Formats: sequence, C-alpha cells, structure tokens
Amino acid sequence: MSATPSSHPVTQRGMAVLNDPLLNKGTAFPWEERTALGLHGLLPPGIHTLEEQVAQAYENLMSETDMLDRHVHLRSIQDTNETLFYALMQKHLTELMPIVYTPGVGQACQEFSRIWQKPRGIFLSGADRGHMADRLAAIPNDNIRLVIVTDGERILGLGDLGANGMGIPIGKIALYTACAGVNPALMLPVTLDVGTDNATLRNDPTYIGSRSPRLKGQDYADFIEEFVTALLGRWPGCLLHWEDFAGRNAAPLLQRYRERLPSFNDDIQGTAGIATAAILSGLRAKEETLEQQCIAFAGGGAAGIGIAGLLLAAMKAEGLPQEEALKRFYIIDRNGLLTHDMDGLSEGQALFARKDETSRDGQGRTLKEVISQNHPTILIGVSGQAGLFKEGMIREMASYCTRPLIFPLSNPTSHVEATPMDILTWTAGRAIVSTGSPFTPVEINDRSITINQTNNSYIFPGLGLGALACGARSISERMIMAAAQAVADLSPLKTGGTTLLPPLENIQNVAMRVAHAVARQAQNEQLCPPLDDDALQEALSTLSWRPRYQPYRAA
Ligand SMILES: NC(=O)C1=CN([C@@H]2O[C@H](COP(=O)(O)OP(=O)(O)OC[C@H]3O[C@@H](n4cnc5c(N)ncnc54)[C@H](O)[C@@H]3O)[C@@H](O)[C@H]2O)C=CC1
Ligand SMILES: CC(=O)C(=O)O
Ligand SMILES: [Mg+2]
Repeated sequence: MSATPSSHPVTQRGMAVLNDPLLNKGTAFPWEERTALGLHGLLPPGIHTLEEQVAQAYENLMSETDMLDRHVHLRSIQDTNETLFYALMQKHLTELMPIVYTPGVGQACQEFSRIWQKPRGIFLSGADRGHMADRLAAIPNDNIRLVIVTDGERILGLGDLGANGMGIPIGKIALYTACAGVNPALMLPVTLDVGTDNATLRNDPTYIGSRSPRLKGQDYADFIEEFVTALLGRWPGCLLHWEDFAGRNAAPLLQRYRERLPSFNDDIQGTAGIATAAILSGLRAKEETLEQQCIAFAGGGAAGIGIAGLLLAAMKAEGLPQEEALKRFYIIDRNGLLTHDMDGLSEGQALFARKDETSRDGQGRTLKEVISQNHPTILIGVSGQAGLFKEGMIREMASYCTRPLIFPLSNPTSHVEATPMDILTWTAGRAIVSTGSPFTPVEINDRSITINQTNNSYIFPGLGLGALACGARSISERMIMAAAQAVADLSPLKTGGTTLLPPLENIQNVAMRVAHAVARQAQNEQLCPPLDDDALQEALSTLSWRPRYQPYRAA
C-alpha cells in the first residue's frame, strides 16, 4: 500500500477495524486499504464515496416516518461509522437536530432501555463504588479531553429517568461535533447511576439501570467525589460538563467543583448564556434596555436561577446597583412567588426571593397575580410544566406591553409552557416568542414568524471548545457573558433581519465565535496560560475534526 505522508497508521485488522466506529468507512474503504487492513471478503466489492453514502443514508433515514425510529436509525449509524454520521448531520443539520436532540432525544431517553444496542460511554453505579478509577482505566483512550456527565434525575422536563438519561450526554456529544467540530474521539459520555426514585422504571423488567432508590446526602456526595477524583486521575485537566442534574444538586455541585477542575453546568450556565443573548437581541429590536424591564420566571430551578443570575450581572454591568436590579425579578416556583421568608430556598433562590413581601403559609403569589399586579415585560418558562402559560395571562401581558418577550423554554416540545401559535394568537402577533425546542414558523396576520430556538446548544459547543483550546483552569461568569455577547452580536436583527438568533444553519460559525470570545475572556481574567491568536488557532485546530475519510496505512 502506498502510504501518503498524512495517512493514519492503523494497528487493527479485519473486523476490529469495521467494528470501530471512529475507524470504519464501510463501503468507502478503497481497494488498497482493504488489502492492507485485511478487509477483503468482509465487505461487498462495490466502493462508494462518502457523498454517495450520505445520500443513501439520508434516503434510508427519511423512509422511516416515526421520530423514535429515526433516532434509533441515526444512533445506529453513529455506532457504526461516525464519519458518515457527522457528514450526514452536517449536511442536514436543521432537519436532523430535532431527531438527535430535543425533542427526539427525550423520547429516546424514555425508551432508552428498549432501544439500547451497543456500549457507548461509561455507566457508573453503586456496584462500582470503590472501583471507579479501575472503571475509567478500562477506557483505552488516554486522550479524553471533555466528559459530559448526568445522573439522570432531571432529564429535560421529563423528570427522573435514571440510567436511561444516558441519551442526553450522548446527544450533547453529537452536538459538540456537529456544531463546533470537536473531535468525537476526545469526548466521553458518562452516566452516574445513583439509583432512581422513579418507581415505574424500577419495576420495568426491561430497565437497564440499578433498581435501588437514589443515593442521597453524604452517600451521594461521596459517590460524586469518587467520580471526580477518578476522572482527575485518569484524564488530568479534562473539562467536565454537568448536564440534567436536579436543581437541588446542580448549583451545589458546580460550586463544589468549579475550581477543582474546569467545569460548567450547561442547564445553569449554557442556558443563561443563550437566554441572555436572546433577550439582549429582543431588546435591541424594541430599542429598550435591560434596566427598563420587569422579568418574571415560571420555574426557579437550575435554569431559572442561572438565567436570572446572568441577567443580574448584565444589569450591574449596565451600571444598575444590585439592590435596584433585584427589584426587577419575580421568580415563581411551584409554591408561587419566591419570598425571603420561605423555607428551603437554595442560595440562588434566596438572592432573588422578594424582600418586599412575605408568603402566606409558605405560598407566594401566583404567576397570574404577578402578571396582573407587577406587569412583567419578559416572561421566561423553565418549569417543565406543559401549558402553564394560560391565555388570560398572555392576553394581559399584551394589554400593558406592546411587544412582550415570552420565552417558554421547557423541553421537550410536549412540556412547553405554551405553543408559539397560541402566544402569537393571544397577542395578535405582537409577542417576541422563543422556545427551547424547535417549532415551525407561525403564520399570522399575513406574516410568517420564525420561532427561534433559545437552547443552550447555541452556547455549550463553543464554550467547551473555547475553554479547552485556551486551557482554561476554570469557567467564570464573565466567560459565559462573553459567550452570550458573541451570540447576541450575531443576531440577524443587527443587520436588518427579523430573527433574534442566527439560524441553525450558521451554528458552526456561532460556535467558533463563541469559542474565540470565551478563550479571549479567559485570557483577560488570567484563567489560562497566555496565548496569542496564532497559538489559539493552532489549539482550536488540534481539537477540531471534519467528517472526511482520512487515508489509512497498516501500522
Ligand atoms: N431551552 C434550554 O436550553 C433549556 C431548557 N431547560 C428546560 O427547563 C426546564 C427546567 O429545567 P431546570 O431548571 O434545570 O429544572 P429544575 O428541576 O432545576 O427546575 C424546575 C423548577 O420548576 C419548578 N416548578 C415545577 N412546577 C412548577 C409550576 N407549576 N410553576 C412554577 N414552577 C414550577 C420546580 O419546583 C423547579 O424549581 C426543563 O423542562 C428543561 O428542559 C433547561 C435547560 C436548558
Ligand atoms: C436543553 C437542555 O439542556 C435541557 O432542556 O435540559
Ligand atoms: Mg439539559
């Protein structure tokens, strides 16, 4: 075999090559590589190009009509041939993202035990306690740079799905590569199976997870500690992305570990970044400032408090003192408006709890009352509760605010607080609407209104890439703000367009701009070694990967 200088040395032979999704090319192996790697006879003789494979795979995929079937089909391509999977994803990103990501991944997690086919990533359960370092040692790849971890307790708005939550870190990894070009060989999805309190799952004979109740308190803390320590031992300096932990654990874990290793919580920080970007863009359209707003949240968990925290920082950066800025926030959780006298508030909730009123028997005012009495101009839904935004509330907002910003951000689609069609109908097309899951454009008053997806997928791929490229020791709030600003700067509204956020087709450009902004901010705060533009570019290239077949040679 005539090896080109850039050809990749392959030690495996025969089926071992075909069974490795990062190496496999399927029918695209050229004749000489089949000879060198012992593939003759294992493959049919026809040879196809990647473009031909993508076209065929797309046709096969589209012949499925059911969302879950399409998800399973795509995942099976990913588990067989990652180059083909990502080439297909990149070619049809807007169409395929809802299958791989929300809402498709929600259904996939609900059915994960039944659709599980091949190992991907690491499951760590109670039985692995005391042995986590050995479990991570079993992963042959010494160069994992990014780990996405969940404990499956709050999967989208679907609640505790236990080990079935693994669909989420797998989906997030797919987006790191499809959106930011991060090399899939550098990433690992992890599920911490600390049990589940979902009795239906525990009694389901097909369930793949452990059937014990969730670890709590010190047991839970010890489990996480062992995992992080094992991670640091196996892949020092790797970036840890926390995903879909329940609100009561999300912020404390982030605080506990954010200085021990570079880490971020996507539901808190990624969501804060994109919601802030979308709000800043919406206010630009209205020619108003943040300071002029009154902001109501339905849901004061990880996402709600995360978004509120970044908006508070943005108001302070505009020169508003904290006490003044806090008056603009109304956080309505399951027991109503958060007030300072309520029991069991988290640290973040306590900051935003109203100081100027008290609850009655632990119950605060309802969302409806806050809307009619305090006239919020921005309403954010991060409650996971379908249909929470009622017609009367939205009509009332439209009665005192010409263009309210209404963002029902809960995922998946079935859990949205109100559909864009309803919100636009109730506000005669005047609301600026953005959702967490994708929706088709709404036709109203002879206009077609595009519904932007305010989803952390605009932030985390570039955030992770930028933090890794610059070698950030930790991830600061200002780095998240820089990411938000980078997305807001790309808003089509800035250049005469009508949408809040850049279209998904441009997501790779968005991710690259976010990565640069994050790396620059890390340098400004001296959270990474000094790095000039050339060195940053070089580091970004080292992490990046394109779905193209590389020539191979036998090693
Ligand atoms: N668009 C996006 O990028 C993102 C969307 N989300 C979505 O936001 C939702 C919440 O996520 P997290 O904040 O991480 O979960 P979480 O569990 O930390 O918080 C949810 C909060 O909603 C509250 N809640 C429940 N019922 C309520 C009601 N009737 N009224 C008001 N509040 C109520 C809960 O008490 C809890 O505090 C999920 O559906 C998730 O999919 C989360 C992260 C990113
Ligand atoms: C998008 C996301 O991270 C969530 O819904 O949890
Ligand atoms: Mg999430």
